[in-house]
Amino acid sequence: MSTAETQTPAPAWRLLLGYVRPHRWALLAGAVLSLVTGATGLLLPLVARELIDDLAHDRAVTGALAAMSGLVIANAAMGALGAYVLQRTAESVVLGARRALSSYLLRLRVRAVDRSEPGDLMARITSDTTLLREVTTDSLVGLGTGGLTLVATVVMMGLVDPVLLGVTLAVILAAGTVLGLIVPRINRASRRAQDAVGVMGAALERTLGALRTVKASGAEHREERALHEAAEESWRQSVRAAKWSAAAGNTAGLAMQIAFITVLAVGGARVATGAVDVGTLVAFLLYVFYLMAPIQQVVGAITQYQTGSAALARIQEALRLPAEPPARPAPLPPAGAEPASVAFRDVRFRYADDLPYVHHGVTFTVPARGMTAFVGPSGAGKTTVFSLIERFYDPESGEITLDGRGLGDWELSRLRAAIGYVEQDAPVLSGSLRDNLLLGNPGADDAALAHVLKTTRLDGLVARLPQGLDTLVGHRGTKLSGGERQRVAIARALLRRPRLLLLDEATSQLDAVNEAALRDTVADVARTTTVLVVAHRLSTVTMADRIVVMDAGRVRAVGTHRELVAADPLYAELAATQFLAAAD
Ligand SMILES: Nc1ncnc2c1ncn2[C@@H]1O[C@H](COP(=O)(O)OP(=O)(O)OP(=O)(O)O)[C@@H](O)[C@H]1O
Repeated sequence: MSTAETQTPAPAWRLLLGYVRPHRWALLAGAVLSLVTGATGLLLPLVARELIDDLAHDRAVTGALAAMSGLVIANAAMGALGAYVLQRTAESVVLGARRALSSYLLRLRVRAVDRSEPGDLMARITSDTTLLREVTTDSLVGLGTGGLTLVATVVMMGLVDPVLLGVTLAVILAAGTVLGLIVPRINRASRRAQDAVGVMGAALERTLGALRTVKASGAEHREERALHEAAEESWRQSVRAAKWSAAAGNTAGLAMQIAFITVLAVGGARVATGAVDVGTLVAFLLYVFYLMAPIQQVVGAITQYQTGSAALARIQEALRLPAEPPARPAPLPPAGAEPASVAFRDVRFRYADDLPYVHHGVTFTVPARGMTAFVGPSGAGKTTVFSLIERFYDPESGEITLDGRGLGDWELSRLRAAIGYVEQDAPVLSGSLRDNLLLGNPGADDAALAHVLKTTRLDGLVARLPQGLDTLVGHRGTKLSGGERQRVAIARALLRRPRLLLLDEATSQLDAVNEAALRDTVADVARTTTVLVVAHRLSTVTMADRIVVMDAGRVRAVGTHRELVAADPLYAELAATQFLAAAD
């Protein structure tokens, strides 16, 4: 994924506003509460002036004291409520972003996932979205309330003494210039820190995804180094961002102290000349003191936004990856639905513009019903045929039809609802055996489940397991054997009552009994469904109704086993040397 140095802040803002819009009223309520809290605070200096005045003129101070106490209590109560409402809203913004992003990532085109690191995409959902919390409260609200309080305080200061206000503003302006130099550095460092978190996610995913291989290869130290390097890079960049944020915060703090001292000096002189009285100077100094909070808030908002916009840019990058259109899940075919026919016409395809063609004009026709085996040397493009039928990818030219209709004319979810797909490595997801079987058809009834378990010979396994179908299979089904995983994957596909079954046969051997059973099952299914098999076993090809021989991205022959052994030298060689024949 490209780095986002090219991102401009404006669209990041727009994205943030999109997430914030549904919560605008809550956010406004929180902001108003914060503002009122600030406003009650602003009244305090005036009451203080009254108090000093009352004391100076020997008047009773109970009224002023009561007013002060009331203001302080109201201030604290509203402050707490405002903080709660804002935090809650910020969490809702994070929730909205996580929902939107996770829905989007599930719709990503396979092509986009091929080019991304899943661990990095995960970091965008988990880590980057978290940063939106601070952006919402500290940046959006901070800028709004801090800015308004700042303006209100400045107005009050102007009313109290315009000359001292001029002095204060000059100091603030100088500090603002310095801040302008610091802020972009925070953004750059934050972006790199978040990227490093993404790199770490990717490295973790890679290592944990193949932990057995890593251990068996004695590669723990090398993997550890990669993880540590990513963690350290994130640390380095976060520390750099922290350094610049601290510098920004301290610049603002320093400016306020300079303003305080300058106002004290100029104000003292003005008191000495009689231009203002002591009460006015005290009130003004209190306002300078009060100015500190909104200024810190505004500076905090700006620096925080730098981190947030780096995260937003990363979220935005993920949202720009090509995705499939949103679609409602389509109903599965009814029981007894007609099997589907499939045809490829002169299909040319490559996985990316900079990669060689995998299909150089593939043409074949598969009628409805029956079993068609695809055979050919490794890398011939057999599995790619299945990926194209599932529309994981679209061909560059040529046409693929299902039931005579171009795949592009099918609603994607309807197309996939018609197909059962068993991948070669038969993925099993963590969860229970039942979850795995029902993944493609959660509504399947117990009778259908029992039937499929029997035909895939999983019933014996289920009976042996202490918790039966509710046994947890472990991450990626590690608690199952390779053969069991294959049978689970086939059972899962069959439960969908597919009109077209795509079976990418595993290259590993099943034991003879299970292989014979599966062969019978597939033969049985092929009587009512169209079955396409990427075949690696002699037993599969000999029972196929037709065999499509592929070589280097082209179909070189079509026929039955008997015909092809006689007519096609490549097939004859494959049959003699490559097919797994032990169980035949
Ligand atoms: N996602 C992908 N991105 C880029 N190239 C790919 C991708 N998947 C497959 N390829 C390439 O496409 C070519 C055909 O792959 P395919 O999986 O269709 O072959 P196959 O005939 O099924 O091989 P095998 O019998 O070994 O499974 C291979 O050269 C492979 O490297």
